[in-house]
Parts: sequence; structure tokens; C-alpha cells
Amino acid sequence: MESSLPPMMPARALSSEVSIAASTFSQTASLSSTPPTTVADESDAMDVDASIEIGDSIVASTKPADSHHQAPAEPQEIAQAAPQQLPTVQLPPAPTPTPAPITPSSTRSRRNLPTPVYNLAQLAGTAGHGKRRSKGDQVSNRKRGSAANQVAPVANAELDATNSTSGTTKSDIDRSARDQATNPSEVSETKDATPSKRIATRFSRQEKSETPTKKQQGISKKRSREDVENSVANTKMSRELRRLQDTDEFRKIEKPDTITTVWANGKYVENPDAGPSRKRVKITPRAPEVVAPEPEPAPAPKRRVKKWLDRGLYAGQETPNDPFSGLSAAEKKDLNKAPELLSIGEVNKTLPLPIYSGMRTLVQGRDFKLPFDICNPLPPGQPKPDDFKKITKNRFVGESAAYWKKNPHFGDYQSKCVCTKEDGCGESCQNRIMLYECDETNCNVGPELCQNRAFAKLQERTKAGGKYRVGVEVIKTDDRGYGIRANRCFEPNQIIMEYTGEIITEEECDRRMNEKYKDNKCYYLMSFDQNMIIDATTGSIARFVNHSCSPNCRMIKWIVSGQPRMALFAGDRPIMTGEELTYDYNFDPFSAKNVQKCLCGSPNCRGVLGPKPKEVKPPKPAKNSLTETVKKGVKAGKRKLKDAFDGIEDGPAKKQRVIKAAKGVAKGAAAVVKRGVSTISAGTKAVLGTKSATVRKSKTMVKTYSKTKIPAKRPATIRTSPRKPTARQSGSTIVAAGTGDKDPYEADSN
Ligand SMILES: C[S@@+](CC[C@H](N)C(=O)[O-])C[C@H]1O[C@@H](n2cnc3c(N)ncnc32)[C@H](O)[C@@H]1O
Repeated sequence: MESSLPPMMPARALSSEVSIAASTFSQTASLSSTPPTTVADESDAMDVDASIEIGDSIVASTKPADSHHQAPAEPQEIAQAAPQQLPTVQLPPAPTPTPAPITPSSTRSRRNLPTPVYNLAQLAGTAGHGKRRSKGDQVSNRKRGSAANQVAPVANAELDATNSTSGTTKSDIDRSARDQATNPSEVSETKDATPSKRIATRFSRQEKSETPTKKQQGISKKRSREDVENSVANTKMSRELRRLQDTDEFRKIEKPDTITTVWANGKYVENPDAGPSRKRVKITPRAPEVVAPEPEPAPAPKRRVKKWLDRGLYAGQETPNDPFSGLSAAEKKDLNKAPELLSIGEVNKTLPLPIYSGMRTLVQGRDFKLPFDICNPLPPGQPKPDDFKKITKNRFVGESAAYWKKNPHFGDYQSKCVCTKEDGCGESCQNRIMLYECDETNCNVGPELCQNRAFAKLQERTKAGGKYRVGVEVIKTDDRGYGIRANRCFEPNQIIMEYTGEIITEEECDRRMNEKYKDNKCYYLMSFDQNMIIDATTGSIARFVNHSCSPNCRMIKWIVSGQPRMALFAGDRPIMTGEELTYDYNFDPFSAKNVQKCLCGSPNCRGVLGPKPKEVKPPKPAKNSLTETVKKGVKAGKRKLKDAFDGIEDGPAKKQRVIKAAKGVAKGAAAVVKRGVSTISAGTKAVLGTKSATVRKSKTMVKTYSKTKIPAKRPATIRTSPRKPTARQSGSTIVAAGTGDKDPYEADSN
């Protein structure tokens, strides 16, 4: 039978014309396709159909009863072809692309051809994929590629022909042809004849229809993995395998097993099946996947109510002192509004009070800086002053001690002040006004609350030692020799350091100037008290404090335990860390030749180291004249003393008022006293108890200060010999500081 077939007939046995005629029933599936709009399109479409509708044409020829499948114009042509070929129809084992012979039907008129349509499946190249299985599709009942399906081609054709009457489509026939090609004996031939490289069906329609693909060959047995791998190397690989080409498994690269850990509820589960154990479970990828137990739903977090601090840090704590003491009515009113002072019931003791009065800081506020030794210490290797012998206590030299003993200070300072604990020996303390430091013999308040013990505090501070406690250090200035600067902060009027040295008489001073210091370029002689002079050539470092016309300190003499002591105090404003300390020398050069240029650099610099000129002093308003100020101070003192003597009969309100009045006046009085420390005559405090004497003595003190502070004219003789300091001179007046015709700083470098 096979020999009766024309050599290359099977696929191309029927001409394209015949297949076109037969493709009429393919229209039924393609009616919805868009018809070509041009002649070229039409011919293309026809070509497409012609190349794939071979089976259909065969079926059409075997279905005379099916009017749909008959070509109405040329029934005899088909009838001629069909009887010849039907018995011997056998699809080619190796569909080699061969030009189709021209059959008589190819000459058929095109007019009779049905309207060509596109076959979308063919255009998309998916026609060979077979039909989808769907409801009522007979294809779904057929096993693809199975050996049992290898039926004889003729029987197959017959069967298909039969099926065609019951709705079998051309693709079934086509598939049967493919099944035929799966015969193993033919596969080898196919392999030889078919290029190993897969050609896209879209671009090789001809070949596709004639050359069965691997799918069409229908590998009869189920391919094992090995087969697949082997076939990959030899034959063209499937699309799936090509996708796996990059994988390690495909390349047979072995990798260590993946260790999977299981976590549940935030904890590591070593063996989720066997319960908790310490050993790690190594789970290979092939092991059944262990599903972590569902974490228990966490309890809903409690909604936290945020607490806000509605008052200050120390609100509600007990205050050690009455913050209202010494305040004016307006200040009290303001303070009353402070939330810290509002009653909040229970006392909050969670946080400790600050070491110093936190309330005071809260109310008054205070600037601050980091301690100097923390933020800007002097670098090591600072130059040290030569020939400086330090003593920390005054030393009476010569006859000075004998003179001093005759001084009535000894008896005066022992009178007790009348301060109360609330006052704390503040501005209104009589001892303070007279520049007597309180101690156990003359203080009515006691060491805990007394605030008039500056020298005692200084001693405590320096005794403990340390740069910060001492608070001062010697520096070398650019143009004024050595100087002193603060390495901590100081409050207004706070004691800074004591000016100590040798206390000498005027005669001794003359002798030293003419003999001992005759070649010196710098003198450290300061008038002190009662014809006495402090010579700090041997003394404390306070001697290095330079002069300024706008000083930040004052040099004030105090009587401490009946002994005169000079100290440097901060001025009316606080001193910040790093500031150079200065005071006004009120310099007495004794001679015009001794006048030195002032290099303090302040805006109101007087230009020379000399006494304050008269015009510098601000005009004294008549109302607030010094006399008036002292008068008020004494009056306040009188009232206070009267209260003290008569017994405190008034209530706290009255007492507060008295103290307040005294406070304002005391400030002025204290200032006056400070300016004329050396003019405070002996016995001033003793007369405080008697009304008339107090006023008289105060007047004397002021007059003495104003008259003698700055001598109008100096005797010419002072040029070569230092002028004798008198008891009426200010204690802070430098009595001799150099000869003037020599540079004092050359001496420092020598
Ligand atoms: C008591 S000493 C001060 C310490 C001095 N700078 C030293 O190096 O020893 C006073 C002398 O310092 C110098 N001096 C102090 N303040 C000065 C100033 N503002 N302008 C110029 N010289 C000043 C003057 O030579 C003065 O005679």
C-alpha cells in the first residue's frame, strides 16, 4: 500500500487549492476572524490555510454526507482524488519539506473559493499544541502519545473519518498523523531528518506541519529524570528544561543542605514535633516542611497614660528658708504666683534638694559658666614670678604689733550684733556695717545662719585646697607684668582672696624704701590702718592683682577677731571664670615722675595709674547725699537697736518692715564704709549703742574719707622718698609702686 503512494505525497499530497477548498469548514471556527483588507492579505491568508489544512481536506473528501465539507463547485475533483488515496493514505514517516506537486485542483477558479480567514492559532504558532480539553470535546477522551494509541494509519483514518461525521475536527486527524510518527522505528528517522535545533513554529509553518515535533512524536513511555537529562545533552531540550539551565540542580552541583530553624512565640524551637530540646534540628529541603506553630496572640498592650510634669523639678519640697524674707510687696506678689509655691498637698521628697538653695536659684536666677579648670585650664609651663615669698597670714614686723595693741579695735569688735536668725547677719548686721566679721564672740545668730563670716569661709575654702576652691591663679599679661585671673565664678561681693604681707610702721616703710627696695622697680606697699602699711613683697599672690579704672573687685580691710585683714572682694557684679581680677589702686604716686601709663583698656580709663580725679566722681544728688544716706542707715540702726533693747514686741509684719528699711540703707552705708575702709576710726561700733554718738561718728567717717582720700597737692619731696601713709588714707591705696623712670616689667624678666 505504501508503494502505491507517490513518493512525497502525504503531507503535500493534496494541493493547496484542495486544502483551501477543504478549509471551508475551518471557517466555521474562524468566522469571527478579521477578513483581509487587501489582495496580499488574502493570498497570505490562503497560504496559511493551505499549509495546514491537509487533514481537513482528506476528511472533507470522505464525508459526502456532510454538506459543509463538500466543495460545491467541484465535487467530482474530490471524488476523483478521494477514491485513489483513501485506502492508501499514510502520513509520511519523515516529513521532509518538499515542494508540493501541482494537482489539477490547483487550477480551480478562485471565484469559487470561500472567503479566506485568518487562523489565529496558526498565526500565533500554537496550532500544534492541540486543542484544549473542554466540555464535550472528544479529544479529552484520548490518551496522547500512548502506545495503545498507535493504531494503523488506515484504521485511524477510518476512525477519524467516522468521527468527522460526529464532530471530529481536522486537528484530530492531524494528531493521528503525529501519533503515527511516534513509532520508534520512525523516530530515529525523524531524528536524522530533523535538525536538532528547534525552529520557531511561527516562522516555519511549512516544516511544522510536515515535521513532527518532539511533542508530536509522542514519546510513548513516561520519561524518567535520567532520560530527560540525557536527552537534554543530545536533543533539543524542552522549554521547561531550558529554564532550569541556570540552576545548580541542572548542572549537578551539590550544595549543603539548608538548615531551617523554626521560631515560635519569639523562641527558637529546636524540634517542633518532639517538643523543646537543646539540640538543633537539621531539616533537609526534602523533609516535610515544618510549620511553626501559630504564635499565641499577644495580649493587647495596656494604654499608658502619659504623665506630664506640671510644676518645677523641686515642686512640693520643703523650703529651708522663708523665700519671702527681705522681699518687697511686689516681689512677694510675684513670688506668690510661682507654681512651686502653690500648695499641692503631699510633699514630694523623691528628688533631693540641690546643695545650695534651689528655690533661690529658681526665683532669682543666676548666670553660670563651667569651672575654668574644666573648660580652659592654663597650659603647663607658665612663667613664675621671681623673688616671691608667700605667706598666708599677716605678720607684724618691728614696732607695728606694739602700736596695734594700743588700738581700741580689740574691744570694739566684741560687741554682739542684734541680728535674728531670719536676718542671718545680712545687709543690716551692725558688724557687717562696721566691717567687723562675725565670730562666736560677736554674733547673735550663730555660724549656721550667719552670712557675715567671709574670712572664715575663705579659710575653709583654701584649707580644703584645689584650684577650683582657691579660685585664682597667676597669669602673665602681655603688657602689665603678672596678673591674677579667676578660675571659677564669684558672686557679687564674695570674698576672693586675702591680701597678706608684713604689717610695718611708717618708719619701717621709709627704711625699706630707701634701703631694701631702693633698686626695686616694683613695690607692693599698701596703706593699711593706724599708720600701718602692708608690705606684700613677702605675702600672698593678691599682690599681683593689677589696676583697672573699671575694676571687677574691691580691696577692703576688715577687722577679724580684732585684727585688721585686707582681702579682695568681688564687685557689684558677678565675676565669671577666666576674668582677670582688678581693683582700683587709687594710686598715690607721690611724684609726677612716678606716674605710670594705665593699660587697663577700659572705656573710662583715666590714662594713668593715679588717684581718681575729682571730676570723675558723679555729682551727688541732694536728696541722696552721702550724709543723708548715712543718716538713714543710722536711723535704721537706731530703730533696730531700740527694738532689740525694748524687746521684740511687734509682730513679724512690723519686724519685716523694719528690716527691709534697714536693708536698703545698710547697702548704702556699707558701700560708704567700703570706700573708706581705713578711715573707720576706732570706737565706731562702740558708739552704736548711743544715738547721738552714732550719728556724729558716722559723719566724721565720711568727712574724713572725702577730705583725705585724694590729696589735692603732693609735696615735692615725695619724689625721691615715699610719702608716709597716714591713718586717713584709704586702705586700698597703693602707696608706692615703682620709681617710674624704670620699666617695672624688666625686673620681672630678670
Ligand atoms: C602691685 S603691682 C601688680 C602686679 C604686677 N603686674 C607684677 O607683675 O608684679 C602694681 C604694678 O603693676 C603694674 N600695673 C598694674 N596695673 C597696671 C595697669 N592697669 N596699667 C599699667 N601697669 C599696671 C604697674 O607697674 C604697677 O606699678
